[in-house]
Amino acid sequence: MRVSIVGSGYVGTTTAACFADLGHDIVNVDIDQDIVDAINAGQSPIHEPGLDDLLDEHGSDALTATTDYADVRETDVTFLALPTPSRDDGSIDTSIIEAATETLGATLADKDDEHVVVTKSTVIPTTTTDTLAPILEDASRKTLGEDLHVAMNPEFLREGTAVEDFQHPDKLVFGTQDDTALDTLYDVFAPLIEQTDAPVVETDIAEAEMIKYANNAFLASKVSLINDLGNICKEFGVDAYEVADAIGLDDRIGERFLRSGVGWGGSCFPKDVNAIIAAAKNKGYTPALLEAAVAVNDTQPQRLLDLLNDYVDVAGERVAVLGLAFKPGTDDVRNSRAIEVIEGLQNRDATIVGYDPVATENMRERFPDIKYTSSAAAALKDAVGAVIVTDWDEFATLDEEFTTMREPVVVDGRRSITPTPDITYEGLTW
Ligand SMILES: NC(=O)c1ccc[n+]([C@@H]2O[C@H](COP(=O)([O-])OP(=O)(O)OC[C@H]3O[C@@H](n4cnc5c(N)ncnc54)[C@H](O)[C@@H]3O)[C@@H](O)[C@H]2O)c1
Ligand SMILES: O=c1ccn([C@@H]2O[C@H](COP(=O)(O)OP(=O)(O)O[C@H]3O[C@H](CO)[C@@H](O)[C@H](O)[C@H]3O)[C@@H](O)[C@H]2O)c(=O)[nH]1
Repeated sequence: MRVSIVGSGYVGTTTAACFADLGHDIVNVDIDQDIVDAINAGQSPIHEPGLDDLLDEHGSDALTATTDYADVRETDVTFLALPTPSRDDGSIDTSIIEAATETLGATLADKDDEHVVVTKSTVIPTTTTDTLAPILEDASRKTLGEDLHVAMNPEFLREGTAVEDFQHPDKLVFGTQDDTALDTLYDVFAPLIEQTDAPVVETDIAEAEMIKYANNAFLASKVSLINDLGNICKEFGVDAYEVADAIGLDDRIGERFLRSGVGWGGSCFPKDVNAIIAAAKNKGYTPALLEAAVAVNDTQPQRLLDLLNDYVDVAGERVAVLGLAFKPGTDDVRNSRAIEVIEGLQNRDATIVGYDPVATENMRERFPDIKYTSSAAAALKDAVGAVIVTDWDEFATLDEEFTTMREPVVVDGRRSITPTPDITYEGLTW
């Protein structure tokens, strides 16, 4: 099929490369010329395992990128993979997706055939039908349900494992309001459904939009619950990881997303939990449990720094921050817990030395004035304390490096390292 994807960030590029790999002809539209050039050169604009190989194979062949929306007219269906960021009050800002939708609609005005537009961005229930569809109808001068069709297909990929998640989905959700859109989604995903037997959830558009928020709100709350319990464990000298391993054996709980520590970050959980809270409040309902999940998450970085403070006064002293990305496997620092940790250390006048295998340049944009090193060993040397914020595998192999610290105090926010007798070690929840 001929498929276009508007927006070529984490979701758009991964989806484009994976669709091309399924045998479709893909046009990726983005306003950023550097991203477009990278894709056409067969290179990934983001750090995402497996994506370079797919782009190397399909870039500028089955997959082309462009800044020109006109190429969309040559395709049958367009997926919108545009940002839906938070406003200050937590609600989503739909201005970017609305503007792109208007440009798309105006472009489709010059297309004779019918067209299907699918929202892949995370949007509050009814956004597709009540906000985006009218914009498309006006700008394209097409008629919804006749020569214009809308759908919602939420994305569940995780950064760091995005390609793997796309290729082995737990489920596909098709939110539609007419058969043309539903049939089109089946046509696009047919090769994947055949390969994986992934269950397809057919539903209305608003349900599809809500499923995405419910999924993320549930997972974020699960992590906050294990963090809340983990904080209690710490008070009693109990190992929260042993407790989690045991409760995870109960099928009703499940073993995944029970890693307690410094909390959840990233471009999705914080944004989406706050957005659905704001949307619920706007309707007159206050979701107490979700508010508590955010509150617990907000306290974890502070608890990490308080533990460090129990051993060393960091004012004027060198402190190593190991891990800057919001999770391993990605260079994304959006809402990384490392941001709160660095700000907390700055408030305590520490001299901060950050290290991350791939996210340094992105964090340097946020904190240009702290020091960065090209290895964990270099960050640890002469430090009076170290905090572990991201669970990169390479931190598990650190050993002798800790002995080069001036005071070998290590506070682990991710259960990343095995303590040795040479260091003073504190786990956040164990
Ligand atoms: N990142 C994830 O892991 C993930 C997973 C599932 C869902 N989502 C959702 O998917 C959506 C996109 O997220 P993302 O992380 O890929 O965003 P992103 O910021 O990485 O990428 C968005 C892209 O859109 C481009 N863009 C902005 N305005 C444009 C316009 N008018 N026309 C064309 N391109 C334009 C930007 O240049 C950028 O490359 C969001 O709603 C997000 O919540 C993200
Ligand atoms: O047991 C756990 C699991 C995760 N995390 C943290 O939670 C955050 C999010 O992790 P993860 O969910 O693996 O990464 P994301 O890429 O943010 O993926 C989430 O957000 C995406 C965007 O909506 C969804 O598509 C995914 O399904 C959803 O898992 C990270 O800071 C993790 O360190 C924990 O602290 N403990």
